[in-house]
Amino acid sequence: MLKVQAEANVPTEFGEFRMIAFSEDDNNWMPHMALIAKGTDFNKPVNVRIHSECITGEVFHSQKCECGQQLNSAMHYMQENGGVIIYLRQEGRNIGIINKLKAYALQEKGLDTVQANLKLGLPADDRDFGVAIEILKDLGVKSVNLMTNNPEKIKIIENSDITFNSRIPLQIKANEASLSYLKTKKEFFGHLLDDENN
Ligand SMILES: Nc1nc2c(ncn2[C@@H]2O[C@H](COP(=O)(O)OP(=O)(O)OP(=O)(O)O)[C@@H](O)[C@H]2O)c(=O)[nH]1
Ligand SMILES: [Zn+2]
Repeated sequence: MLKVQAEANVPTEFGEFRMIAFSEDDNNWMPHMALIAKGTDFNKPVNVRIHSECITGEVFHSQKCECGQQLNSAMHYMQENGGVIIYLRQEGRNIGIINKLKAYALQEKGLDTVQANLKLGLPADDRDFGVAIEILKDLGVKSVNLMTNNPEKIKIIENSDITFNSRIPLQIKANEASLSYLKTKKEFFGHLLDDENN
């Protein structure tokens, strides 16, 4: 069972967040994180972003995906409007950074993001969003405005005892390097993305 291992207020360039580390034991170097914007009202539907780790996009500013810009937008939005970011340690849709780089190498040879995972004998998406539900419940979130384009995440909330109140779109304009990745997200995973941006 996930437990709060530690928490503290951290000022960021977007504003202050209460950062909470969740893991089963205190010996975990990569706990899931919850970031709560100051002043968030838990008695109303809470703005929530469930975000999966992407070291290439968030730390190294890769242009192959829009994860870094999505995280920045989410942090900005939560500071403006109140809300919570659940940061899940599910790098590469949970295949890990080594496999993700292997998948990128296959993408250099022309495979798309899904084909590359399958060629490596891995699922297209190996994430389990159950941990996010566990964390939201632990925080006392009863109803959410979910910031996502991924219909799978909406289903996970609808199938839990947390109320899905509304969706907040989080679309980042495509660039040359991210175009095919966004196309696959729309066509294979059914992401709710507008045409003019990809
Ligand atoms: N396996 C693999 N994972 C990738 C690739 N590109 C990005 N990722 C990972 O995809 C995860 C983000 O998932 P996305 O499918 O982009 O978006 P999402 O979280 O499902 O949906 P949104 O809520 O709309 O952002 C991160 O963990 C990234 O590391 C890739 O080419 N292959
Ligand atoms: Zn990414």
